[in-house]
Amino acid sequence: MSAVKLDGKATAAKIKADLTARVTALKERGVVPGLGTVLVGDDPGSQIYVAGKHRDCAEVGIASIRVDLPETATQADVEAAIDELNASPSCTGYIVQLPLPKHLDTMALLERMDPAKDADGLHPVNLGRLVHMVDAPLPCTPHGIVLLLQEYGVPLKGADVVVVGRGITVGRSLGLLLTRRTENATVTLCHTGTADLAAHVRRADIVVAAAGVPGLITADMVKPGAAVLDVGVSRVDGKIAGDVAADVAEVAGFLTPNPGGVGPMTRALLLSNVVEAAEHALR
Ligand SMILES: Nc1nc(=O)c2c([nH]1)NC[C@@H]1CN(c3ccc(C(=O)N[C@@H](CCC(=O)O)C(=O)O)cc3)C=[N+]21
Repeated sequence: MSAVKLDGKATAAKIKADLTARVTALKERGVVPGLGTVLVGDDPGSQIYVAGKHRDCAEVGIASIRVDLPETATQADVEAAIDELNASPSCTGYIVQLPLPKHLDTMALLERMDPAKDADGLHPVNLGRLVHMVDAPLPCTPHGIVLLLQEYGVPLKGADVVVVGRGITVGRSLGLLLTRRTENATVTLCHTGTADLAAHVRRADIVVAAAGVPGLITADMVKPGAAVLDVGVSRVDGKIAGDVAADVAEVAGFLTPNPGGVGPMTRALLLSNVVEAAEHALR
């Protein structure tokens, strides 16, 4: 058996087509959505992601503002960049590319952002709103994962979901999303302290691998027919190495390619947050 491909690239293209129409409608009302990015340092992976985000913006008609700072940037330098984007009328939403160099205080910088312009949904106020289940921009990767599963008719209600990895951008936030009444999944959040990872994964109807450990999830750990989503973006010899081993395709019922799965969905949902923030500002 071979798994059905959860085609993130194709699903993201549909989302972007819808966003293009909404951007046109906004422009007719005199609003041009604009995404800002703050990138500190020259990590090659981060450079690629940020460049991709600007390309996506151009594709759907969103203006973009790119702020690149050197690896040696001080806390005050990044604060100044954030203050400028907070004040800029042409920036309707922005992100601070993570991880930041170790000498910077990430939490203090995230807290300095205007929550209304937080396109990643990672500002503590917005994460707090997510915990409270009130309207907030949703973290892009978790939101993209939920939409991708819905697109392929993978049932969430009553499903046993195992999320591997407790990072704030993916694992921890995804657990919050999937346990909302509207999704109603049962979530087990596994991490490096989990005693028997294989035993948990084996019971799962849906497995989300977001640990950043290449090949962590192997075929023998996956229940036949399960949906498996690979969030891993490690690089080995310059090539993307996901968290899911290749042989999982033989047992899974649904599987994201990587690249072409979760990555393009993350980018599409970032654009969606920018458009939504611009629409919100009009109301
Ligand atoms: N504040 C912040 N927000 C983020 O959303 C964020 C971040 N920091 N730091 C890094 C991670 C990683 N990330 C990816 C986004 C798209 C692809 C993506 O589209 N990848 C392509 C392949 C691109 C390639 O070849 O490298 C794909 O999967 O098809 C991958 C990874 C967002 N992140």
